[in-house]
Amino acid sequence: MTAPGLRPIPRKLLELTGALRRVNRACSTFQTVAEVLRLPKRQMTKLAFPLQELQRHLTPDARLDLHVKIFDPSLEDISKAESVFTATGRNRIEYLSSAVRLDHAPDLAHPEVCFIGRSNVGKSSLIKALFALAPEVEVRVSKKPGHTKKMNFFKVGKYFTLVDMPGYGYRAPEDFVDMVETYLKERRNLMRTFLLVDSVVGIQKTDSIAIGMCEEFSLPYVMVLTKIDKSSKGHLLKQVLQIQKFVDSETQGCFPQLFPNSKEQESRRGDEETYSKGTLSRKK
Ligand SMILES: Nc1nc2c(ncn2[C@@H]2O[C@H](COP(=O)(O)OP(=O)(O)OP(=O)(O)O)[C@@H](O)[C@H]2O)c(=O)[nH]1
Ligand SMILES: [Mg+2]
Repeated sequence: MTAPGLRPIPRKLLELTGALRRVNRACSTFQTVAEVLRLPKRQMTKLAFPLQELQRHLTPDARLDLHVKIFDPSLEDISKAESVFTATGRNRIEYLSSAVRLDHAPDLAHPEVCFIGRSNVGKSSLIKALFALAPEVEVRVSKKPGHTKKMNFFKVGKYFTLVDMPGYGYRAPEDFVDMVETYLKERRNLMRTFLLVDSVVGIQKTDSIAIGMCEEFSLPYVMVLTKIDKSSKGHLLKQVLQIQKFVDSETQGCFPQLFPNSKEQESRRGDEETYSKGTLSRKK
């Protein structure tokens, strides 16, 4: 596989990074692509392509057996994606509304994407990171599981709507099933579901129920591995292989590539979190 850091950086990209540098990020601690590109190559690769480092630990045979597909966007693609999430006068990124029932959800023609996962897995944190260049948008995160109680809708320019969901499992809202299962089953403009799995504990029973739901409703979905800063390399590798194997053999609608994610580079401080065995109840 080509090491992305070795590719010459196209002129357009350099112009874009110059423009990005001027973006006002007063409230943000996140790094822009422009800043990441200025880092030493090894650090840059680690941040932009976190699984690439792990790939070296896979023997060629194991790679063939498990069909491990590393997510490997070009730097130009990453920059384009960043511009989608950069708020400007022409690209408005804003909170729209919250709903506890599907019939209270905004009636929009735009394609929609939603983020689901166990309570505390890092859904709101990931969305907050995506909106780092839209400082007007407030996304609330908390170390207490069950913080997000409603479906929160955000407009991302003219492109799509993004929905932050309450978590399933421990301290899930009482009306979770009516709210989220109905949404997943009936939301017509739902184009992609991002299912977040905690890299520390891997796929749990409640995740399996959610995966079953995505399969049953024939949703195209993507698995995101969160909190990778909290796992050792060895542990992360084990989780990646296990999940990749599961996706290959047990799922139809899941995209083959796994998206590793960490909300922060500086976090090694390790929030005190407990992982619950709460179950996701399902409507019969
Ligand atoms: N170390 C680390 N902590 C994270 C990461 N992502 C989220 N967290 C922490 O995990 C906790 C829960 O994060 P949230 O984003 O609120 O989780 P959620 O999935 O939205 O939770 P609910 O709204 O309760 O369903 C917070 O303390 C975050 O700071 C990560 O990548 N690394
Ligand atoms: Mg949340």
